[in-house]
Amino acid sequence: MGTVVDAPAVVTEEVAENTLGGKKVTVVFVLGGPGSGKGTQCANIVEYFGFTHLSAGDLLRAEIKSGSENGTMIENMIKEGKIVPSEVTIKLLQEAMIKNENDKFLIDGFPRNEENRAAFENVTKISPAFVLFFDCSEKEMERRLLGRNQGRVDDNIETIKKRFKTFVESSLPVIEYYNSKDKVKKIDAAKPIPEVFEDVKTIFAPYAPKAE
Ligand SMILES: Nc1ncnc2c1ncn2[C@@H]1O[C@H](COP(=O)(O)OP(=O)(O)OP(=O)(O)O)[C@@H](O)[C@H]1O
Ligand SMILES: Nc1ccn([C@@H]2O[C@H](COP(=O)(O)O)[C@@H](O)[C@H]2O)c(=O)n1
Ligand SMILES: [Mg+2]
Repeated sequence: MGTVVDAPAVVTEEVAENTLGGKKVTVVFVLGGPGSGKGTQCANIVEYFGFTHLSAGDLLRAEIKSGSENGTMIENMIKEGKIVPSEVTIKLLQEAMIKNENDKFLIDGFPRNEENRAAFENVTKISPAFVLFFDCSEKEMERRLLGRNQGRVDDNIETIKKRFKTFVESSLPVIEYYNSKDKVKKIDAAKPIPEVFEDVKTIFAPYAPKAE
């Protein structure tokens, strides 16, 4: 298993400003149950607000495809709806952020559990500007996942049930943690896609690109 990329040396003031490799960055965590619409809305936020979208799940799937030494382990965890050890996922996220010139990142599907949350904070010293939480019923999320048709190994009813259990047991407590810090912005994700994006737009208005 690889090691997490060394975080750049930082001083206290820089930590407060969320720096990464000398660059000041804004990070928004995008959380919600499987199929709540995180990826769909992130694509809209990228287009309208100029963020870079980093999906932890997509990075893990790319790692499998790359033939990495961790590939088999990651694939097994995804098929079982389990959460991959933080060091693997954080290394992928950190590398992606460092090599990208943007300074505004949507981190989708991370942190997925308390270990993810604490390890990211410890390694990167970055705290999110806020957490966007897509709230949706399991019935609706199951309907969407079974209709997604993207060939994902985890979009079958057996794995979907396991992913829901992991979400309730491991991911909801992370959302509660950030809620206790007043960092959660909750969206009703059961509405149609354009209506959800209207609510998202209101939240991201302060991040709109400045007119030249
Ligand atoms: N508001 C919505 N109403 C109806 N269908 C939606 C809505 N948002 C997304 N979908 C559809 O639901 C499916 C899942 O959406 P998406 O991939 O964005 O979810 P996700 O939260 O990223 O899921 P996962 O955690 O599994 O990656 C897609 O087929 C998408 O087109
Ligand atoms: N922080 C994370 C994020 C994802 N995973 C694994 O990937 C699966 C798919 O994630 P999506 O966000 O694309 O739905 C997820 O069920 C986990 O198995 C992870 O381990 N850690
Ligand atoms: Mg997704």
